[in-house]
Amino acid sequence: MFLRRSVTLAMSLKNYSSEAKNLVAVAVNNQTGVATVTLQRPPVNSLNLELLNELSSALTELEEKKARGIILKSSSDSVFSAGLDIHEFSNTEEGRLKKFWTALQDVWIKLYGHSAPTVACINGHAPAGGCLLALSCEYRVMLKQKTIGLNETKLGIVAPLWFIASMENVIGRRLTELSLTTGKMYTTEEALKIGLIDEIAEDTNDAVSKSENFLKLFQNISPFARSQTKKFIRGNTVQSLVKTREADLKAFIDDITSEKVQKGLKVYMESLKKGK
Ligand SMILES: CCCCC/C=C\C/C=C\C/C=C/C(=O)SCCNC(=O)CCNC(=O)[C@H](O)C(C)(C)COP(=O)(O)OP(=O)(O)OC[C@H]1O[C@@H](n2cnc3c(N)ncnc32)[C@H](O)[C@@H]1OP(=O)(O)O
Repeated sequence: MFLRRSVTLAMSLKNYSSEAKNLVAVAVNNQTGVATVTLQRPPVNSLNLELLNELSSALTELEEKKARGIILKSSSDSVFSAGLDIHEFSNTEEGRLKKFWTALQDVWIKLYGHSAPTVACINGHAPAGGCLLALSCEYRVMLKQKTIGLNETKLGIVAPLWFIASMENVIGRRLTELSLTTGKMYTTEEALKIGLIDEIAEDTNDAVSKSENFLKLFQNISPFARSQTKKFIRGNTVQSLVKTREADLKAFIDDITSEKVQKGLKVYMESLKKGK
């Protein structure tokens, strides 16, 4: 039985970050074992090192505690996540850049390969890294009138192979190529048409309820059989990054610290501010 009452377990009270902030909240329903993981870094949930570290720790803990399902959502009804925090890119101090990219790799490996069934409750816009988080889940419910996509080329940057694989595994190679090369952001309605999302929701409550309904499909399925099947299907994709992490990190550092990319990012950030 899925009860609406959510019980906040000890782990949800934990402050995962070294900052005195909770950027990720975890609430586990003790009737169902389903965890709701809420990103809460206003205004746009951009993914900085601290948020990624918290998310990574939360995913590890939910793996260890054998969560029966994970719903990933935003605390805002406007933006699911604006993707990677562009300020992390302009801080070209190599130590932090390395930690930042390594934390992103960790989050993706843990989320993409999580034993629990995962749903992205996309209750807001989801560009770039926000779209990556959504694509890493097994099912996507999205609010109407929002946008989603891997728009990296619009910033003058190249989406890494594992970003591309995450999309390709959902919508296929042809559409992934078109989407990434043009940096296309899809509306919710367009995203449904191409299978980038699975369902449209009216509002966040509706999205959470649809996410819970998806997880109910697994009530009578053996968790072992389910997670092993997921592992067989996703294992190669995960392993392709696990085996190349160092090279991927080097490619990121080389690319992002290049003068050309830095200039482009500056222009992009200014255009975001002017867009107001
Ligand atoms: C060759 C080998 C390959 C090697 C690999 C190399 C490189 C790849 C590296 C990385 C891949 C990159 C992934 C990313 O995720 S990059 C981030 C891309 N994100 C975006 O483009 C989103 C930009 N934001 C928006 O479109 C909008 O903000 C929004 C999300 C639609 C929300 O709109 P809204 O109107 O609600 O808010 P504002 O636009 O007013 O924004 C409020 C506030 O937030 C700031 N902000 C927005 N997005 C970001 C961000 N991603 N990072 C940091 N800050 C962000 C915005 O500037 C405003 O700030 P202000 O101070 O003006 O209030």
